[in-house]
Amino acid sequence: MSEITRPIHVKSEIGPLKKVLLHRPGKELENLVPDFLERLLFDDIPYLEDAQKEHDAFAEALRENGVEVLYLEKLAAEAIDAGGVKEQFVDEWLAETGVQSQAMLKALKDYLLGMDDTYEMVLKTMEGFRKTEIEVEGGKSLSDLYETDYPFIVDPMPNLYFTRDPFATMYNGVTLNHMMSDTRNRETLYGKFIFDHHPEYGNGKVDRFYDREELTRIEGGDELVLSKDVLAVGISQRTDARSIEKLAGRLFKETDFKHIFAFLIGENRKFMHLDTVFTMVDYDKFTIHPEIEGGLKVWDITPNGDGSVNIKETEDELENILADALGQDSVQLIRCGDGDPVASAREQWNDGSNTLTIAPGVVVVYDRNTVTNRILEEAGLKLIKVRGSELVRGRGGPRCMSMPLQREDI
Ligand SMILES: NC(=O)NCCC[C@H](N)C(=O)O
Repeated sequence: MSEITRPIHVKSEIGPLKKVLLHRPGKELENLVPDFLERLLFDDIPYLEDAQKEHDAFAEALRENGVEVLYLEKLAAEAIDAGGVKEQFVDEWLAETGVQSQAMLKALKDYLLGMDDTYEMVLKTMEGFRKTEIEVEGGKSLSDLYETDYPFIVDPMPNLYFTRDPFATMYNGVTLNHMMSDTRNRETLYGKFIFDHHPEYGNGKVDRFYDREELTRIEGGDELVLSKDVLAVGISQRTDARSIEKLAGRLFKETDFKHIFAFLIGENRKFMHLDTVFTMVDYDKFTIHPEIEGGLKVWDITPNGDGSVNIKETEDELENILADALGQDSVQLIRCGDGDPVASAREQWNDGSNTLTIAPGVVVVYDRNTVTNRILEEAGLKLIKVRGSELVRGRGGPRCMSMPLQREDI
């Protein structure tokens, strides 16, 4: 087994997970209000105290299974301090808030730079600012004057606990993503500062295959490292086919990937990312939501050797495509909800197909998806069941809530 020598080392979806990045849900969840849930990509309002308990239990389950857990908010603060870039961070964060009034921008800047503890300052940038928190003479912009019901000066970032999406790890690097929505695009600033300035993860120690400045969108929930040879990427509500083509060219130059499969899953909130309908749980086993199977198109992108890529639509059954690409005799697709239309729709909505594999055949799932969990166990998988009653209200499961930093090779 090769030794892990780089801060990011991810060559599969299932290799024993050594280190993972989470974000503990914070006060940003207390800034969700019913009238603006859609803008912030939520369907309901979680109870923060219980969401934190559930999240702590998720982190503890990972630790009990030998995984080192790091937190995004802590790495971001460490990076800002190590780089001596607090003011730069605040300026860049302000530039993406949408605030127009110079007086308000100054008040926000003074407020944040007045916080001595960088970690607390980072948490505050995640939480957002209510209109009741800061009032300044001449601080209203045109939008404040007509959007009088809008309660925030700066929106919260409630989706941060889905660390899977703003960047994605593969080989010894990351794609620092350009997200579909304004609300989630702001999250990628933390990754930028970590990968620019953190003593362990910054200053060129981590390869960069995609950048937040790119003009086409891609999100980590669509990026699945099926093996050291094969990456799967969803063409989805969140990821544009053009991003996959750009990424493919770079990855073929800088890594040993041999195939990039582009899965067309369509633009639909309930199937927002490939990992909400398809995850890998063992060398030869996958979860899948049956609703995407009919008419699923998959393109196989391969390197040409001269820097260009070949793109070919696959014609075989998904099982055969995956078995061939992964060097398996066959693979098993385990259907969310056991294929029952009611159970599969309900359990997919509650992230029954969104599993986090921490070793081949060892999988973290939400306890609530009882039908899917039963068939996963019948297929011989060992399940680590965590509670997700509050966490699921943001529409994400164990894979969405985790970003692997290091996995052992398999
Ligand atoms: N990979 C994932 O599917 N992540 C879940 C993201 C949920 C979040 N509310 C969103 O809509 O982006």
